[in-house]
Amino acid sequence: MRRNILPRLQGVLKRKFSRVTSTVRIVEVGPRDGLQNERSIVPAAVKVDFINQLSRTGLKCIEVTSFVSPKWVPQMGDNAEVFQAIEKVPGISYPVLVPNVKGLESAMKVGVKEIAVFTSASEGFSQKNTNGSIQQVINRTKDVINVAKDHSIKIRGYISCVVGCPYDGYVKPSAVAKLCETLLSLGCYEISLGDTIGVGTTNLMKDMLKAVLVVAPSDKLGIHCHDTYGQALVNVCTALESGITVVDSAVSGLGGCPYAKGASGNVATEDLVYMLQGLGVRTDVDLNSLIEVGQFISKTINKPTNSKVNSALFKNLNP
Ligand SMILES: CC(C)(COP(=O)([O-])OP(=O)([O-])OC[C@H]1O[C@@H](n2cnc3c(N)ncnc32)[C@H](O)[C@@H]1OP(=O)([O-])[O-])[C@@H](O)C(=O)NCCC(=O)NCCSC(=O)C[C@@](C)(O)CC(=O)[O-]
Repeated sequence: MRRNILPRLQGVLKRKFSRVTSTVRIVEVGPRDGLQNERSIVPAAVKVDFINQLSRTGLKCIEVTSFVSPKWVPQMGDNAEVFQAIEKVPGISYPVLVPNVKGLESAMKVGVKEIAVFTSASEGFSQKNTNGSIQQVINRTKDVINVAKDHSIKIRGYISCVVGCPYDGYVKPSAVAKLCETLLSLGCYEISLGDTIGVGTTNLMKDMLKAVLVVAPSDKLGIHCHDTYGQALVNVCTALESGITVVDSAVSGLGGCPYAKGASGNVATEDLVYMLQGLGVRTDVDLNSLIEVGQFISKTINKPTNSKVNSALFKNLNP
């Protein structure tokens, strides 16, 4: 007679991850990080439909676009149109990525209430992604933060390349910690630690987090893992075990940075939610609705989903 092993397995997982939080806040980055690297321009109406569908899944934070230079990232050139057209559901935040005061001013014109500023722990990526050294980008970011604070706009911070850089290689944990301290002191309410090229392993993550947690409490941190080497979920677990309770992800595993060649998408939101459910962690996100949105965007941009959970569940539901 076959015994149902799931309850026992969940018990083992709970004991193993006993230090893991009981709730996780997911920051969905599919519409921004997920689409920014798409070669063919996705029509604004599709982006709006995509974001509105995501708003109905239970997600509480959806990064919707970026107000960067359209010369650098043409895909996000419709930022104002998209932001204005989406339904703003009460209780959901809709942050946008902003590189400079010019971007912030454009974002404010359309009523943006939350922004994300972005920096890199490695010089090579800083130059390629934002055309400036780490220090120049910090100076630029300071100006953005000062204006944002004057207008009561919430500010999240990103640090890219927290374990490895496509141009400089290994990144020292001390460099990440130093930048994290700076961004928090400038006024970011939370720092998202980005494994931009998905090279992180458990030990690299642990070393980096150990250094960062000396300068920042875990409730000021989020984790942002790309899945290039298939390590994203493991790295998320490592972060959860360190006390982090905020995880960035993209439905369908969309994404990549135009200035990090070869890097694959983010950890898929469907896979993340499924894993968290297995750990008994609350997300308030409805997995079935996510599967539908993942199918919608994959079909629309004509790419197979990168979410294993989406592939498996969709096949089960539609044999
Ligand atoms: C930072 C800059 C602007 C410097 O770019 P620059 O070329 O040094 O800037 P500039 O001030 O010399 O301006 C050049 C032109 O761009 C215009 N411009 C300048 N700024 C803006 C703006 N905000 N909105 C609209 N237009 C703008 C500006 O007006 C000018 O136009 P022109 O006079 O030639 O006609 C540029 O390098 C840039 O936009 N970079 C963004 C690149 C990007 O978006 N990368 C992907 C996002 S980061 C990421 O994905 C990583 C993350 C966050 O997900 C975490 C992780 O995974 O690690």
